[in-house]
Amino acid sequence: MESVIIATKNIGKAKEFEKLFLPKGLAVKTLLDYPEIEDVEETGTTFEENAILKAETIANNLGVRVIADDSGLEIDALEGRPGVYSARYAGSEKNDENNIDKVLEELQGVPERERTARFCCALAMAEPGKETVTVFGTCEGRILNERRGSNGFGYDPIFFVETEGKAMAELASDEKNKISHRANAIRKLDDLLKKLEDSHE
Ligand SMILES: O=c1[nH]c(=O)c2ncn([C@@H]3O[C@H](COP(=O)(O)OP(=O)(O)OP(=O)(O)O)[C@@H](O)[C@H]3O)c2[nH]1
Ligand SMILES: [Mg+2]
Repeated sequence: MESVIIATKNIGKAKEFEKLFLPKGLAVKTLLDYPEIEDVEETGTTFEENAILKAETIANNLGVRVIADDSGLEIDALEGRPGVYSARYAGSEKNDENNIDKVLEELQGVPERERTARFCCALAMAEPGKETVTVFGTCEGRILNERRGSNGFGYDPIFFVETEGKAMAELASDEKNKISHRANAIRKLDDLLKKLEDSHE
């Protein structure tokens, strides 16, 4: 099977990408398969900047085409935080449970209608000698008062998806993979690659 390299060390993302790319006949490799590769410092101020940084650094390092994902949670009542700092919101050790606790604490007393939020996902595809392409996907929801469900990763237990009537962590992986920010970004990447192919024909 043909394979694609995703420049991530996040096991939650890795599992989702595996399932999302399998129907396309693509096996997924991640940086978990290349433990010798060091973390890329995420110095960008936007999801796109960080996705490009990760994709280009790893593509140049490995000499092949690579896709990187920079994603996170934007909470309106917190002026968009945790945003690009989602993974390390409660500290550099990247602890999902502590990150959730910090968000719940900051939102204490904020009424339901003001707890709107969205997951964002920027994907960058880079290949040495070629122009990098980026796409962006979102998923709208609101932040619950307490955790619900045990699927997914990150902030999924406190992210309520109105259209599904469930917390993201209550959705089965194939349900999340239909509506998530990551799924939406991949659909856009498919469309973009198709357009680029057509324009070269
Ligand atoms: O509940 C969630 N469901 C999701 O679907 C999701 N996608 C992203 N996130 C959060 O945003 C951070 C990404 O930060 P991030 O893009 O820098 O990734 P990361 O540092 O974890 O791994 P890497 O890909 O950089 O190696 C993650 O750690 C999570 O906290 C999510 N939370
Ligand atoms: Mg990261």
